[in-house]
Amino acid sequence: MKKGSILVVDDNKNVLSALRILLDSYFEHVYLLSSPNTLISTLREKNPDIVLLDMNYSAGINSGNEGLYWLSEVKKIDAELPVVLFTAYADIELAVKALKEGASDFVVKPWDNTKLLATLQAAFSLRQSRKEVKKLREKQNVLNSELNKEEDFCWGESKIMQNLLALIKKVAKTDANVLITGENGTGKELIAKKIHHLSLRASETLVSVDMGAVTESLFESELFGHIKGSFTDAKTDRAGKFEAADNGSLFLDEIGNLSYTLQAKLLTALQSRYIIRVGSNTPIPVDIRLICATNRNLFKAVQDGEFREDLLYRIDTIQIEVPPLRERREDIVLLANFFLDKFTKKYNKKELKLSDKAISKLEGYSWPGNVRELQHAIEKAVILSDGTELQPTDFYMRPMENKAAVIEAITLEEMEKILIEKALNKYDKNISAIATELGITRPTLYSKMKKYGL
Ligand SMILES: Nc1ncnc2c1ncn2[C@@H]1O[C@H](COP(=O)(O)OP(=O)(O)OP(=O)(O)O)[C@@H](O)[C@H]1O
Repeated sequence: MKKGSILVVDDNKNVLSALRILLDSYFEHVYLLSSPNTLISTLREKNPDIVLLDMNYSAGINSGNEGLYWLSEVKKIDAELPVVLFTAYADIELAVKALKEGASDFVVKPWDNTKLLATLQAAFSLRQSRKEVKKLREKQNVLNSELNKEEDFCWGESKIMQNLLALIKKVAKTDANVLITGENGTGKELIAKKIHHLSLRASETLVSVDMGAVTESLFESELFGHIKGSFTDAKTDRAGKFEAADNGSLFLDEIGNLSYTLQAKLLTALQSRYIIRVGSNTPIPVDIRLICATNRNLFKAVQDGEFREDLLYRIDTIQIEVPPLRERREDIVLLANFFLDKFTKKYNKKELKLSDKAISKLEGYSWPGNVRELQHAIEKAVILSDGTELQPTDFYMRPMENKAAVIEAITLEEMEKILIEKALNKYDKNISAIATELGITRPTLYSKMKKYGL
């Protein structure tokens, strides 16, 4: 089947006629020029896949310089267009020079048809691959910008979050491995994205892997890839997450859930900075910035013999501890309004606001599920509300059976504040009754009320 188009430039009419006969059977379009003067305009007009360019035009000048000049002009228009040079005065030096300047190959006159065709076919394949690579690169850029889009993010104004932001800005620009720790739902994954976004790798991909979801048997294939036929389901060659993240960042979420055996395999790849696909023995170098997250205390896991110390030291060059929501109460209203804005838009209830009492309820709760729980609470309230103001009753907090979890999650001071608040409501601010109920003196109660701003 005839495929592609070729532009031949040669000042010898007999050469052009012979090539027309030969090439017509192989190429869909064959364009002939007897002088390079209209080469550039023809390129723009016909957009051929290959150029076969004679090196000598002016009678008596056989230095090949004209060919080199026109080669450079073609490259200015399209650096990826394969140019095969054609000369009757071949010498190795000129061939090397032309190749160095971007020619894809060199054919000597008088030519051998089979060899010429093979050279042109190879140049055409090169053109196809370059087009494919260009298309894939463009596609990847679009996908990267989609993937790397800064998520809806509300950073928070609390001092603790502002300090964290300052730390992240500093760390992001380096290639240091980062370990993000914190309870479930505190925003660890969003922070990993933020680090990538602020890093020098921002235009490349951030590849995320949930280590808790990767099974033992598929670990290597998922992370390091495989080659066709290496196991029953390996129908094609496939790159793993490490390769996909090459030049970008790799985010390993829930790293604390990785089994001891797999930790060793991960460590080997991180230390050697190359991976080997399953079924292959060729090492492939990878350049990744590693970001890990966990809600486990990995130092304790090391003590308990559940996590490798050497892996921990490799992944936690910088540790970022994301505080639970109850330790940044100033951010609760900010986040609540941020989610309210998001969900009222989504569910087309733009008039809906938070009542003062609802705000107090949100602020008073300890949010064991952190920002995720707050987000869900607001979404649910927005969906179910029929009014224009969200009331405390629109928020369903975790029931009492979760009290243990809540209590475990709050500090002694917070617990004390909650107990005093409860007693204040119960005894309608009767200080003596409250002091008796709490088993403390009135002056102590006063000083604590002052401390907690009650
Ligand atoms: N600062 C924030 N601004 C906006 N949304 C947030 C913020 N923090 C967390 N969220 C939202 O809360 C949810 C949980 O966040 P994320 O998945 O980043 O937390 P995580 O700490 O990685 O949780 P887990 O440990 O359970 O995987 C997500 O839907 C996220 O969009």
